[in-house]
Amino acid sequence: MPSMAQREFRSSVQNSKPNPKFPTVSHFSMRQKIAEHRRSLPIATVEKRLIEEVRKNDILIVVGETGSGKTTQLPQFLYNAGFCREGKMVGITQPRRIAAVTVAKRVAEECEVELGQKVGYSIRFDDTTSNLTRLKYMTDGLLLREALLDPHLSRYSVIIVDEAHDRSVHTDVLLALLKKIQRTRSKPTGEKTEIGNLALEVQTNTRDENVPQQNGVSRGCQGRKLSPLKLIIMSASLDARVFSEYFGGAKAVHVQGRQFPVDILYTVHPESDYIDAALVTIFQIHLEEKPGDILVFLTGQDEIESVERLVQERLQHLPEDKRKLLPVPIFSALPSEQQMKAFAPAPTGFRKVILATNIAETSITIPGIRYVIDPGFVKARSYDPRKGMESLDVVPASKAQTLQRSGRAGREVPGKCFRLYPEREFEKLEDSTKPEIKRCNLSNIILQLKALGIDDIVGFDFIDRPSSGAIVKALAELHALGALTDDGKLEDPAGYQMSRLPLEPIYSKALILANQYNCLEEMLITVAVLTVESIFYDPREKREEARTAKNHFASVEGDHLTYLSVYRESDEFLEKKKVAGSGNNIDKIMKKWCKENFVNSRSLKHARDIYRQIREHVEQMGFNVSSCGNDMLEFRRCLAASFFLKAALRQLDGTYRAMESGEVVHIHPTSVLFRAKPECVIFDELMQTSKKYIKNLTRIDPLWLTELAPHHYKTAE
Ligand SMILES: Nc1ncnc2c1ncn2[C@@H]1O[C@H](COP(=O)(O)OP(=O)(O)OP(=O)(O)O)[C@@H](O)[C@H]1O
Repeated sequence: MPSMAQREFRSSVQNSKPNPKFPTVSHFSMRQKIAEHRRSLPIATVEKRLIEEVRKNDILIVVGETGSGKTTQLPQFLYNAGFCREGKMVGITQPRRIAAVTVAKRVAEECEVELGQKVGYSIRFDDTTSNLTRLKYMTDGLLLREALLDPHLSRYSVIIVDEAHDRSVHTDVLLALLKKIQRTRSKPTGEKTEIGNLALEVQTNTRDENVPQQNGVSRGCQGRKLSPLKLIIMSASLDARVFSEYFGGAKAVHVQGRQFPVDILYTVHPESDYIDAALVTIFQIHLEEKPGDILVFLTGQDEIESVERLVQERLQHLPEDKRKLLPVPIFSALPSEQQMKAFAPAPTGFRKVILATNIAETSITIPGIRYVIDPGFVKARSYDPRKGMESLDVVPASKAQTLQRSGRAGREVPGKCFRLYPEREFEKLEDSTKPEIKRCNLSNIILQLKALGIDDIVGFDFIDRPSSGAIVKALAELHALGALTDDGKLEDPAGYQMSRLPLEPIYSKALILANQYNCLEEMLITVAVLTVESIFYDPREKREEARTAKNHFASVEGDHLTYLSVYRESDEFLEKKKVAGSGNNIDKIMKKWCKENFVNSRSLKHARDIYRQIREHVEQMGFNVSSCGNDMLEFRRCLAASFFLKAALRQLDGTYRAMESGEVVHIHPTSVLFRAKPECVIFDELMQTSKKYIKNLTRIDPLWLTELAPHHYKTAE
């Protein structure tokens, strides 16, 4: 069996003391069990004090150890203290969808209510809240969208921004917006106030229960009394000082302690191959440690899928009775119901090994996890606005991230975290992750700020200001896409429509144009496939077979049309099977079809999900989903009209020049146009890996650019 040498680990000091009060509860009823559990959480001892602090301070920063009970308990304390009277809500934001969903489920269980009653969640394309909901868990991006419809977030009495240390771009923008809203809501009534350029009058009328609702959100707040808004910023590993300063010296409180200890172990020597080290550690735990599931942090889908295969392979080398180890992947490109499999108990006698990206890093509790394996890496996005180029690099995780990771253990029983590097390396890690706002394309977020009425983006009170280069680039892009007027205001109607669609502006633009070109059906499929990770499955050991299978779908016009034919063929196949009465077995049959055709079944399933969801959105906007049939010329012209900012021309030496940035780029080997090398293409992605690559291409006629985007490509006089 390859590379199964044992790793030598060294334990660091235990990072906290066990809580001896936690009783053995097997004989208790579920209800008593939960009540007892809640009482045993460290935060339970400071409930009164926390509520007093919230009453005294409009902004409170709460720092507490992972597992101390912040996310699940504080909202319940606030409810019990009367913060949800008169129909008000406590909103809790999370940077990740999965946390919003699973924590809401848990809190509903603790409150003994059905999800969607007192406790609910709302995430993009999935809203379980109702008029009864008082504790609402949601993503930070969703609350930003809610502010478009209700600029004062008037239904909330308290908003808790959880996991603020994560510094997602949405968290940062939300904090700035909440600061502004809070100021507005604390003004004396009757005074004219402004959020961005949306002037609103604060009135003294009593709450109007009949305010029209849209997607469960009240529209505007005229005619309603505005009560002050309380803000709570929360995290385990937050740099409280930064947030306190940003909020003018806001008070910070610390919640001490956690329920169970987590023993941190480091390797004695550095590892040259962290994947191999992770595999060895998985088997070391499986064969030597007490029962309990394992959570491994990897950097992306490819890595997860290859470890999944390697675990399966290596299991075959073990005696029959030692093979009860079940790998379960979890990453953001998985459809939600597949992500939820990680939370289901392992079959009897089996040990689960969850292979996760950093989506499992914060906030969540995965029942059964006793061991965490942390190789110490993460895939981080960076963006060069000058070149319009993104790169995804595997970099060391920050200390804050590694603390979060180890905090996924020790939540139900004492745990162990195996860090796959020596302790001295930990000291060298950055304290926290660089805020995403400083390393991403800002066009989406700026479009949203504009839609919120905030026109002065440069003067906006960001906690960490993005570079002016990145702001200028995003404004120029939005202007070129027709979302902004010459003086930087939201264009009517394109800008408003684009801000309503939960997609990157360029995809929204493509859907709006496709509506005019009568190829909305084709564009919906294309955008859905572009949104997921690669639709093709390309295992290293079967490269030739995979290539032959791909050729079957390949279009000489490029990747977008190739994706269309994969999607459509799979659809036809599905329909045929349904007609033939294979309804119950459909998942299995589809998986087989995908395997034979080297299509990634997970990605395809996810694309279908996204297709359905975006289709609902465009239909709500009044678009008619029509198809251009076989007229692929019209579809390609529509692609050119939408992606004109991402066009590249072939040069004499066979390389390409990206027309917007002037960068020399190469067609990615996974593109169906890799060998054909057409004269001119539009692309979806410009990525720096070993070279500067363009991915997802369609062949276009260069003359279309001046014809279809004359404002951008002026013809020489
Ligand atoms: N879905 C769940 N199933 C079982 N136990 C859970 C679940 N969610 C939470 N718990 C229990 O409640 C405890 C507190 O969880 P909570 O998420 O409130 O902590 P936290 O302080 O917010 O942690 P973090 O900083 O990691 O988000 C967990 O340690 C665990 O024991």
